[in-house]
Amino acid sequence: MNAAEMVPPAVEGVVVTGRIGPRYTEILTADALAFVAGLHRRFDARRLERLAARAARQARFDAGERPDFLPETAAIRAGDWRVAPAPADLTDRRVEITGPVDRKMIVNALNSGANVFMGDFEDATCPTWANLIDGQLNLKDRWAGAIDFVDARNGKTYALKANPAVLIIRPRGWHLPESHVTVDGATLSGALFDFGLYAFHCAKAALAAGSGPYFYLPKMESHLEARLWNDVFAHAEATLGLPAASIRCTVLIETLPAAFEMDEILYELRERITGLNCGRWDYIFSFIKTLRAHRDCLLPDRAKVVMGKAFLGNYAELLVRTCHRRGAFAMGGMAAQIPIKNDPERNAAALAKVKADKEREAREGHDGTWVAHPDLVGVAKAVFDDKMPAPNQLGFLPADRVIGRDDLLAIHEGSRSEAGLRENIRVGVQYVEAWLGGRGAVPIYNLMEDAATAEISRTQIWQWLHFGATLEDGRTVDEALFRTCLGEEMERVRGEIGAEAYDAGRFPQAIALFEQLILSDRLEAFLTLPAYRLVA
Ligand SMILES: CC(=O)SCCNC(=O)CCNC(=O)[C@H](O)C(C)(C)COP(=O)(O)OP(=O)(O)OC[C@H]1O[C@@H](n2cnc3c(N)ncnc32)[C@H](O)[C@@H]1OP(=O)(O)O
Ligand SMILES: O=CC(=O)O
Ligand SMILES: [Mg+2]
Repeated sequence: MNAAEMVPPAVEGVVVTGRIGPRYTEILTADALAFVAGLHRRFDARRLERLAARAARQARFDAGERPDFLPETAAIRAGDWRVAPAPADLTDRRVEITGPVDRKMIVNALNSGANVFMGDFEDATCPTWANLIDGQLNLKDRWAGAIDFVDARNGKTYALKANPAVLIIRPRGWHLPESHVTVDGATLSGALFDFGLYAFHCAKAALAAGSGPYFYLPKMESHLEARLWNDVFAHAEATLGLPAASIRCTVLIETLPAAFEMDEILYELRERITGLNCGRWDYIFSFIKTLRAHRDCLLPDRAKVVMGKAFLGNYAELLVRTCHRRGAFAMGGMAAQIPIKNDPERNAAALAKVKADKEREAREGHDGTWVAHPDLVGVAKAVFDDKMPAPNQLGFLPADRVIGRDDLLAIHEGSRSEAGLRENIRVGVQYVEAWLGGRGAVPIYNLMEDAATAEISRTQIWQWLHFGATLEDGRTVDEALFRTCLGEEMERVRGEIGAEAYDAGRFPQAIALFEQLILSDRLEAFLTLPAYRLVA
């Protein structure tokens, strides 16, 4: 790389502070930065307004109010309208694999036999500058037909096969900043950065290849946030010279407030949306967070908060009915189990759990599902092939049971155990440690852990401690118990992963952050916000 290539181009008002690595200026071109700056200038004030609205609504929940359907949008819920039909390559989405946007993952996922690959800048990615820009380069290379490579570490060749999975990109949520770029002195939004660069570099190539610029939209809390995305998409289409409504999206319903606005979210995005997805892990996290001031909403052990029951079962049923009534896909979510190497018996048990989860989803009327690993594609596909002979089950409407506010707030039954507390500590700290090291998706105790699952561990301990929850052995969760367990569990982790790996990691920093998040009087909105300050 020559000296000129090490410097991002000058664009008025734009300052890039991230290190410029090899090929980064292929992504950070003057025109791309100007486009992203234009998104910021036009939309960032509205984004900040929406974040302030989240905080204001949360203050009302903290004062005792409970989430409910909005009276002012009753006509939209009652009205007779449908979303635009899905593009041809998204009419059969029975298996979607997800994963971070590193080069190997992308090739493996596109070749996995899944219908769709969701390339993730969100839950599965720690947004270090290098992860983001390398990810954008990999995606650009995918559409340029230049993603094949040889892994220098082991000489293994990675090459895209025929009929790869359809690519959908998940940008970060509205709340995360991109601290390496400022526009007119203000920090850029992570969502606009991820979306803007992918749309700028890849939208036309994706359309030319017979697909399109497709997005999964995470962590929204209201239909007004969906309206903002819709306006961003319309502006991007006009500015980049794309056909109107050629940007298509799927929205994750993974916050409790959004579950009360599913119709409204579909309506706001009706020209572009193809479906909603049950993002179960963030949904559990959001349930705890939204109802953090409500003592009667204490949850049992994380392992007992399962799909098909209580608030999770009711929300999935409402999502299927809402989607199918509007001609939108109702996508299932991710089972946490991943293949277990070198232990056929435990591996078979893990795969059986994934299969049971997919059977439940197919039975409930979902049009497809998510898997975390290529070896799970066949498991999920076999279930949906068996139970869903047509490309989707848009024609299926669940029994006409009214699902009201109390159903969406129904608490899972079960006890709270010290083992559950200790497991949350071990998983939470190990995840934060991995994240600080730049990894957003990690296998921990043979389960897939990412930002959403780790948030459950974090907020659950905070909730139990905050309310002085009683464990099944009669003990109360308090600071002393938490500290004792934290110390002992970190010793256990040290033993499990070995002193050398432990000492080479960032455990002191991870423990300090985790402890601070748990012991804080105020529940931090996202653990990735303070954690980002440690990696940025
Ligand atoms: C709550 C939510 O938001 S869910 C969505 C976000 N989360 C995710 O996307 C998690 C996706 N899954 C993963 O990242 C990974 O499967 C992990 C981290 C859980 C486990 O990864 P690993 O430890 O590397 O798994 P493992 O060693 O079994 O991998 C075997 C091979 O499969 C590949 N692989 C594993 N998962 C994936 C994936 N999701 N996509 C593509 N390839 C994958 C590995 O790269 C490896 O390839 P190789 O043989 O060419 O070296
Ligand atoms: O993004 C998915 C989730 O479950 O969270
Ligand atoms: Mg999520």
